[in-house]
Parts: sequence; structure tokens; C-alpha cells
Amino acid sequence: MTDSRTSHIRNFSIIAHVDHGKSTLADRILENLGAMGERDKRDQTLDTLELERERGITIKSTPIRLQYTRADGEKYTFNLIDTPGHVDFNYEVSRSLAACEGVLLLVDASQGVEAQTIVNAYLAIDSNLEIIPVVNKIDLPAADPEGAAQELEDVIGIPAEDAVFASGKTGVGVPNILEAIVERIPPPAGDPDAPLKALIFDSFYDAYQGVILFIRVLEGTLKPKDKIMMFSNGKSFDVDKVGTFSPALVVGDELIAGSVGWVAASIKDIHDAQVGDTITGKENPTTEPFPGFKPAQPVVFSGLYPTDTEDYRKLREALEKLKLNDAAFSFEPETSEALGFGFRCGFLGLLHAEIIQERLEREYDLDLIATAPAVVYRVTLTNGEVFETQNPAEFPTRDRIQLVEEPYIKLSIMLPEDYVGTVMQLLQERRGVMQTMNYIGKRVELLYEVPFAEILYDFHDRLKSISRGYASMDYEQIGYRDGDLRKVDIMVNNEVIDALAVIVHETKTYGLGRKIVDKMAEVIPRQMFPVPVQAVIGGKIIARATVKAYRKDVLAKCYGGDITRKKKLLEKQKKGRARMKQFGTVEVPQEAFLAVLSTEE
Ligand SMILES: Nc1nc2c(ncn2[C@@H]2O[C@H](COP(=O)(O)OP(=O)(O)OP(=O)(O)O)[C@@H](O)[C@H]2O)c(=O)[nH]1
Repeated sequence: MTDSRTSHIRNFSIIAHVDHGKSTLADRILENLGAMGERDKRDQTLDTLELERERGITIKSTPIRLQYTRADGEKYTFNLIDTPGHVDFNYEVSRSLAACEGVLLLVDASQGVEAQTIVNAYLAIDSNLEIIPVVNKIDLPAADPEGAAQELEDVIGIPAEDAVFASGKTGVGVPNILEAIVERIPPPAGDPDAPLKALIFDSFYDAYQGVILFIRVLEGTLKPKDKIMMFSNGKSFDVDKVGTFSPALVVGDELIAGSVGWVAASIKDIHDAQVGDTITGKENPTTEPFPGFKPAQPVVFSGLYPTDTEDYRKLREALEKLKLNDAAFSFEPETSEALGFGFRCGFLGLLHAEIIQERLEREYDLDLIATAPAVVYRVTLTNGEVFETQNPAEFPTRDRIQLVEEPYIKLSIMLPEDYVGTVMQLLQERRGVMQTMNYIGKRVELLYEVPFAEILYDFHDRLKSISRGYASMDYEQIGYRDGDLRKVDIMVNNEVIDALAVIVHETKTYGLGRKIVDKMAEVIPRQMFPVPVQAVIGGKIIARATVKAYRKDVLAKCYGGDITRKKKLLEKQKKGRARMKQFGTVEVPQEAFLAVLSTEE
């Protein structure tokens, strides 16, 4: 039964493999519905963060409410919910989908189905959503729209004849998409008079109003002055304001079942109201929350240290501010013998880590040393004690370890069959175990179980380069497995630098040790004396390289003359030094800390 108040609402998302044109199409839809005046028309309106715009990726899901008038004069309200396009933020994708009844599944007409197309399609199928297949970018000379539609049918089972052909760039086919949204996506169900049940699918922190929650009301009605409660932790709040998105926040009177909107309730801590949790009424709560809530868990950890120890407080304040807006990010104080006082920070993935570091440096003007990212290991000691560690510096010596377990992922890769051999070899080098291999026309889907640490650094780049850019990948965490892991320490000038330690599989210790010391010897500035760099396991040296003696004196170039030039050079040198750490007389630059990242096998 549909309620007359919600029968003209359509809630939907656009899902696609990265770069298949989601943001461009979203913008075109907005433009068709008159939501973008020429004056404030900017490319990629839905990507709000500055960094997002620069990197061309969608991080946060931004919803927007649109009005569509059909040829017969009937008016519809569309809520378009954007979804992040990167695997680091997959949890946010599935929460955003839970706020919808349908999706536009985009496929690039020249690329066809890719790994994320499949993964996203299954997320939509699992949420029982109506899928409108859209073959996009049909304006491209290399486009093969029928072929792409057929792939959707062959791989995912979506009938090829259901596909809408379109181009976000030229706008062709967009009116057909709008009609398909009305005709094929069902209006939201849910009783506006039932006890309140609303799903939080995103949030941000506002300095004046506290945390603003983006919600989908599933049952009941939400109004200002209502007392609401978070299902997972029982915390309650008084609603100040509710409203919708234009995409700016527009204040409204109420949000009824089926609608998508925002709520402000003077929530001071973003951790009290997390994405995926259910909001209900304090007085008359719903009995069942929306299923599947899990607080976002960081899976990649890295130490962040100010290059200038005086910046420690400034760094803490900046981290606290960032955390206000990002429930998935964690940090705690940590000390390193080598780097002094800093913080151990947890992220959803490497991209998330890079974004946070970039924001710290850019928005808070901090110079940081970041240690190599590491996963969380689970260690059982010989005395039976079990503990988790994400800091290689804390890894116990071998004689104290009974068992080490490491996180695994299920990795799915789509690629043309010509590259199967080389990609399988790469996966074997990364300790992958094949699960299945499916042929889809001339392409292949590989499913592997792989240690997460093995794909953390350069896997994606390697995959792309050995497949000439044709392979695509996606993954999910699947839990812990035994691993024969060792800690490799790095010594510079005969001293162990704790912050440089890495954990590595037994079969790879020598290779990795070699690569790290070579890279370090390359990036550490030369001294008046030779500096040895060594990789060590349990006191045994497994690799050694030397930074040759010679101090590069930049002033020598100035022939004593021009003083301003001299000054400039000194300043430049000082700047270059900012991201270095001094150990005795040896300076170790940021690059050296990330030597493990740049290692090729
Ligand atoms: N020729 C052509 N190019 C397009 C079309 N749509 C998008 N593009 C281009 O494809 C690239 C990716 O487009 P985006 O809209 O940023 O892709 P996206 O899927 O939103 O990417 P993420 O937000 O990172 O997931 C850009 O260079 C666009 O200019 C289209 O219909 N035709």
C-alpha cells in the first residue's frame, strides 16, 4: 500500500565503477531538473570537499532533493544520494543504498563491466533495490553500447533490453533516465504513523548546531522538539531542526516515512551518532533497528609525528578537529624513541590516510613525518596472552610468539583474458589463494583470498601496469588467518630506528630488507662520513647499503657574490629539511620512512 504523501517520492543512488561518469551524469540530471542556475553552475556539484574536487573522487555521500514534472503535469520529488567511489569507503556505499528504493547502475559504454560494477550491483541486489542499468558515455568513438548492455546481462543477469543508453557529457538519453526513475523505481513504503525508525547514512559536524545527521526515515515522522534516541547506545537528544537538501540544508517542518533529510539535535560528539545506526523515538521506540550496524573500523594504521616537536599540541588539536567530522578515523598518543611524541592514527584504507595527512598539512599548516602504513596483527604469546598490534615497533621478539594472525581480504579482479597469466603470477607473489575464475566473453573474473598487507602498498599500481590499465579490482575484509611473519628492523648509522620497523612474511624478508636499505641509501642526504643502513632480523643483519660520504654544499654554487640568492638557497634548503628527522648527525627524510611503499618486487 502506498501512502498518498509518499507515492510521488523516488529515492535513488547512482552506482558505478570509478570513472564511469557518475558525477558527470549526476550534474546533468541536476541541470535537466533546473537545480543548477548558470551562475552557480560548477562542475561536479555533488563533490563538496575541496580535496574531492582536486582528486576527482567522491568521498562523502551528498544527497540532493530535486523536483521533476512529467509531461502530464504530475510532479515528483527525487532524492538523489551520491555514493563514494572508492573501496576505502564501501561501508558508506552500502549505507547510502539502504536509504534508497532504486539505483542507476552506470557502465561506461567503451569499458564495459568492471570489478566495482559487479560489487556495487550485488550491494544493490542484496538491499533489494530496483536496478536501472544505464550504459553511459555513448558519445565516445569507442563506445559499444549493445556490447556493454549484453555484458550486464551475462555477468549480473540484468536483461540487456532494460538498459537506457545515455551520455552525461552530451545529455543524450537523460530524459529517458528521468522517466525510468518514475516508472521503474517504487515509491518508498513505511507508515508515517508508526514509531520512528530512521537510518543514519552520513553526518558532518557543524560548529554551531553540532552533528548534522543525514537520515532516511523508514517509519514514523520526525519533527522539531521530538526526543530521539540512538538505537546502538541509548543516547538521547532533543531535535532542534529537520529539513531537506537543495543540496544546501533547507529547514522544513517534518520528515515523514519515506523521506530523506537531515536532523540537528545538538549532538556534540560524532561518535554518539554513527553512520549505519538507527534513530528512534525515546518515548515510543521501535522494536527492531535497521539491521547490520557496525561502527566504522579503521584497518590501516600509521604513526604521524610533527617534524618540529613544538607542533605536538597543534597536531593534537588538528586531529581532534578532523575526528569531529570523521567517525571512521581514530588516533591515540604514541611515542617513538626515534621520532619522539606523535600519534598512532587509524584509517579505512590508504586513500583515507592520504586524505587526512593532506588535510593536516594543508588546512592546519603542519609538517609531518608519517610512518609506513601497517595492518592490525593478532599475536598469541607463548604465555597464552593474545593482543592486537598495529605498530611494528611493538611487535614482540620471535621467542615470545606462539602464533601470529593477519587480516585477509577477498579480492575480485576483472581483466581481459590475455593478462590472466601475468596477473595470476602477481597474485601468487602476494601469497594469494585462488577461489574461482569465471569467463565472461573475452574477459575473466578472478576471485582470490589475499593477505591485506600484500595489497596495501603498490598492488593496485602493479595490477594496472601489468594489465596495461585494463584490470580493475575491489575487495572486502574477511577476517584473520595464520601467517609466518617477522619483524624487520632498520638501523641507520648503527642505531635501530624503531619507527622504521616493518612486519613482513618470512619468505620476503631478504627481498624487502634489500629494497628498503637501497631506497634509504638513495634518499638520505650524504654526510661527511659514510653512513651504513642495515636491515636486521633478531640481531642478524640481512641487508646493508651505505650512504656515501660527501656533503653537498649548496652555497658553493654562489661564488660568494649575490647575497639574496644565497638567502633564497638557504631558505629552500631549510624548507626541504622540514620533512626530515635528525638522528645524531644523520638526517632522515620522509621518503625514507615510506621506503617500503616504493618497493617493487
Ligand atoms: N565522453 C564522455 N566522457 C565522460 C562522460 N561522462 C563522464 N565522462 C568523463 O569521464 C571521466 C570520469 O567522470 P566522472 O563523472 O568524474 O566519474 P565518476 O564515476 O563520478 O568518478 P568517481 O566520482 O571517482 O567515482 C571524466 O573525465 C569525465 O569528463 C560521457 O558521457 N562521455
